[in-house]
Amino acid sequence: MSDPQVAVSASALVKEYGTGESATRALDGIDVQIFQRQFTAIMGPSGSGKSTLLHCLAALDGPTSGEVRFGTDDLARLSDNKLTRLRRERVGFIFQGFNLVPTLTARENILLPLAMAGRKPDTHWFDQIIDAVGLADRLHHRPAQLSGGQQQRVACARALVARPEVIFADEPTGNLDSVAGGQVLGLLRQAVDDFGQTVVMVTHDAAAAGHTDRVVFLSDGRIVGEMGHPTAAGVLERMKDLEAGFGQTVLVAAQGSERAGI
Ligand SMILES: Nc1ncnc2c1ncn2[C@@H]1O[C@H](COP(=O)(O)OP(=O)(O)OP(=O)(O)O)[C@@H](O)[C@H]1O
Repeated sequence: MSDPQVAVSASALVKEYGTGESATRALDGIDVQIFQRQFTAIMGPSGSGKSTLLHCLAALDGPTSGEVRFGTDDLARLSDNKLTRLRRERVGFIFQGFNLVPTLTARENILLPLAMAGRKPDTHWFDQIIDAVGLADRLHHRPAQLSGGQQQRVACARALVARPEVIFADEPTGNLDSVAGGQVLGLLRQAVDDFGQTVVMVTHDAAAAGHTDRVVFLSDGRIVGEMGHPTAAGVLERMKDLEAGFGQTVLVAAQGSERAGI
């Protein structure tokens, strides 16, 4: 099988908020590659920089220094207009709080990215998505008439409709019970396996990370390890170490394994 292609990557990525004494270095030299057609999780203790990394990779926020490449495009070299187009056409985003427009129906919310880009929906693709999210009988409801799980499935459909190169999800199951959360994770898994999408998800939940292909661990704004074919139990174990402040130990161990060719 050919090597996986890189969908988006960061090198020497630094993000600081504020200046002087009050400056916070949220990302402290991140090198990471996100591969096409994979479901990648970003995990780490609270404040470790997960959301900041996701926002920088998704071109929602600019770095203080370092480089982000989206496909072959260096984000720093894109004009504001091109960046806006990239966000609109090549990125899908799913937020913890759903972020649907309350006055629009589910169908109108799902089609909004296409409407904003002045594009017509591909009816076959739209039907496939609606089938996958299981909302055919809810399309004319407004968000307030839908459960949290249904609202998040509308948000997933909205992220999928323009067939973006990468879908970024920030704690997509954070406001959902385990059944509704499981449905959303199943949907994201299906987006990768059946629709060939690339999904990157920030999560606190080891069980959620168990649905992914790869977990990247952050601590204090740095990458301190990663895990392929993660299991919930394996992720939980690693997270316990990170939350106990053993991030650097994990990093050294990971580098040791790399050197040993493991
Ligand atoms: N807009 C901002 N202004 C100032 N500091 C910020 C801002 N956004 C994030 N930070 C700081 O940057 C660091 C990383 O924040 P970030 O939200 O990326 O972490 P996180 O791992 O996603 O956290 P959580 O799991 O709690 O959501 C934290 O110390 C945070 O306080």
